[in-house]
Amino acid sequence: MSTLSPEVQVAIARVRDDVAALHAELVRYGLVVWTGGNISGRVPGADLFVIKPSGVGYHDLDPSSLILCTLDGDVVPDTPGSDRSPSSDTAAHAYVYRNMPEVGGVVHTHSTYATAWAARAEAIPCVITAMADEFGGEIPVGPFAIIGDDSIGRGIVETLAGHRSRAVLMRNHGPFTIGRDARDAVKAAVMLEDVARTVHIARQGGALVPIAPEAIDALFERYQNVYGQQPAAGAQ
Ligand SMILES: O=C(CO)[C@@H](O)[C@H](O)COP(=O)(O)O
Repeated sequence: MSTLSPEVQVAIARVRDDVAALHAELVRYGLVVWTGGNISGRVPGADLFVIKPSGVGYHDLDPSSLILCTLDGDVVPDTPGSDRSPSSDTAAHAYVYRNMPEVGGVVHTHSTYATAWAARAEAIPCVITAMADEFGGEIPVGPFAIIGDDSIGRGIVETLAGHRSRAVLMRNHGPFTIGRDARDAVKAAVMLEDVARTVHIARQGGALVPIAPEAIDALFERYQNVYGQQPAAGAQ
């Protein structure tokens, strides 16, 4: 740890704080039960990321209990939390970071409605403007993969690389989301569960009405580049 520059050590501390606080958001939005699910955040300027320890209750997580890992998924020894095993999805998160350099955060949950679509291996069709805004189209399904090696990570990357969606429904397992940072990935997980529930309920009432592709493009462009408080021109 002492070999890391002061700048990287500051960055690590900031990611630890963010990722610890964001785990509470998964509980707040009802996306996880018991110790299911996990969040990681890439450390800017270093080949490192921070992830949840495996099987630890959300109320027992704090910045120092998270685990610092290399992009190979190896725990950095003699760092806070390194006495515990990292999340069982560490290999998947690491694979995403190695193969999608633009990704700064990864989230996994078993949120109910999104996982139900994953159990049917059915993509969520883009039939509400909230999906067009947030995901730019349908939510795709990724392959069935057993936890423990690069299989899940490879399935996430093969499905999402070049895709506008920041969410993938891993078949028979549940959702993984990505983002420019951990908070963006958590937002994708929250919005995914919301649209998964809405579209599920809508389909129970009758046939779904798709949105025209050109309308999806326009909605996605607006939401990503106009909606909310955009940075002032020239701001960093
Ligand atoms: O999906 C699974 C197990 O099937 C895991 O992702 C658990 O949901 C969380 O595992 P840890 O992060 O606590 O190891």
